[in-house]
Amino acid sequence: MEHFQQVEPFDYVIFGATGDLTMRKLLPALYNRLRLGQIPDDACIIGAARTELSREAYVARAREALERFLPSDVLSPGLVDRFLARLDYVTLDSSRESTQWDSLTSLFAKAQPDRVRVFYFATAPQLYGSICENLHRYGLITASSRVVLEKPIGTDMATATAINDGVGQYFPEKQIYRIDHYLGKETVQNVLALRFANPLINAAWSAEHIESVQITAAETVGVEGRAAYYDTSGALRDMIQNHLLQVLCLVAMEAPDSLEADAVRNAKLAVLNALRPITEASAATETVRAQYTAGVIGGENVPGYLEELGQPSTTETYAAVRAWVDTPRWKNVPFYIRTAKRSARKVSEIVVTFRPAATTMFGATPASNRLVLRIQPNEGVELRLNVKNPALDVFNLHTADLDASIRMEGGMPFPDSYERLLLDAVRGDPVLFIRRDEVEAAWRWAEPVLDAWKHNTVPMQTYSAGSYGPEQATRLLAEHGDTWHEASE
Ligand SMILES: NC(=O)C1=CN([C@@H]2O[C@H](COP(=O)(O)OP(=O)(O)OC[C@H]3O[C@@H](n4cnc5c(N)ncnc54)[C@H](OP(=O)(O)O)[C@@H]3O)[C@@H](O)[C@H]2O)C=CC1
Ligand SMILES: O=C1O[C@H](COP(=O)(O)O)[C@@H](O)[C@H](O)[C@H]1O
Repeated sequence: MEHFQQVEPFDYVIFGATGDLTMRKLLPALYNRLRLGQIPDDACIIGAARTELSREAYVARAREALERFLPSDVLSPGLVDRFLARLDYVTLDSSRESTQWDSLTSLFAKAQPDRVRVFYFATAPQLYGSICENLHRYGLITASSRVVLEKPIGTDMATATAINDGVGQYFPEKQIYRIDHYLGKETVQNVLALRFANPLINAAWSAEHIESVQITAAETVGVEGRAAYYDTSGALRDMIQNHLLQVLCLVAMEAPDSLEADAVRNAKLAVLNALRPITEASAATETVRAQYTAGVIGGENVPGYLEELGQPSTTETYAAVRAWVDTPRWKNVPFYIRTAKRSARKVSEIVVTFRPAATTMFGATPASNRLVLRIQPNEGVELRLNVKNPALDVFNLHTADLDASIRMEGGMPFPDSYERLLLDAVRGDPVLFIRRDEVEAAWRWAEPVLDAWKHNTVPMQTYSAGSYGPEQATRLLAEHGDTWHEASE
């Protein structure tokens, strides 16, 4: 229950306080943690952005955001007022030297010097270096300060290195918290519990028993209001280089010695370093990229990506990769990773297909056992087993699924992943944040794929919005006799 206890008093400075991420995710997450009693009454949350706003005007925006983005049953007027009383705002161009920094400094002046300070960068990553430089210039970095970096950490290795160097000049690695909201998902963390707390599963977790692994994150939404960002990113940078590789790491890693941050991060890094490099030549056979065209989702006509964007683009909204982890545990086991915008269904899941029993006892080969870890929605674990078909006098098999839902007590919705992560930064627990060498190892693997795509070595396919993706992605698996697992309605 330790993690549901109140955290120590803190000052949380959010750069980018008027932006979409702050309004839609960060403030609602902090409110929820105050509601659960985890945020002490003397904690301060300070928003910073260039827009000139009084404290009152910012508080009014924050109130609107809570009302818009949180379900009404968690909003109580008393709690909302208590939360808003914790808020302050400074008008600040954080990339420049100016007297505006004095306003921020004066808010800290009353605080004890060893009080936890979290600087959350919810701005464009190009600003991270200059914000750090200014934090240093104005003497705001203390021994108990932490900096939280939003994605994307670069668009390739060179830009990632520049961002990491810029921040690293002022904050030691142990004070840097690179957020990956997939690691904040309970069902992603559950991969560790399932693997290492269940000898039954752990014993079968290797190439000896596992035939293939699929990792999917598909969404029905398009690029929403983020087209300007997305079009410079694309599916591989937006989802695979970070979130889905992190999930792959949890599936493929060796058991860490403990759940200490560096033990877990070393184990993940070993997986990233063992990923077989994809070359310009192998990209053609190991990867698929595509853009959605107009289609129908949930009975509604939706435009294609290019129409939505209003200009030509070579950015992929779908990416599928066949990855290989070159360790003895995963010898010759393909890891299929895919992500899509405007897919038929919103689903994030891990599908582990086991090798079929090598028995001739039942005539036909029994079906493969299949373990589905449902990250979202309908969070849970499903295991396909062979059982005797009870409708027949002969010993024929059919399959039955063990299906365990993972639910919160009292049927409460799962906490948003930002809730846990925002307070882990206060607690000083970096286990669910990404270390610099992980980011770099992920770029080392992803960059050649992006290069091959840039050089058109892999043709851009199309898929209709509302479909499961392009035909070429089906073929990627068919070569190994596999098919994508499509979650049922
Ligand atoms: N939105 C989302 O769902 C997600 C966003 N992210 C990342 O989070 C970051 C923010 O995204 P998002 O909120 O969507 O972006 P927005 O464009 O909505 O917000 C950007 C924020 O930065 C502020 N800002 C810009 N320049 C400065 C400056 N020089 N000094 C101080 N503040 C500044 C803007 O306010 P003002 O103009 O008033 O200065 C605004 O508050 C990006 O890195 C994005 O990639 C990551 C995951 C999800
Ligand atoms: O980081 C991102 O994640 C979301 C998907 O997150 P999920 O928790 O809903 O699976 C994605 O829409 C966005 O493009 C990406 O930047």
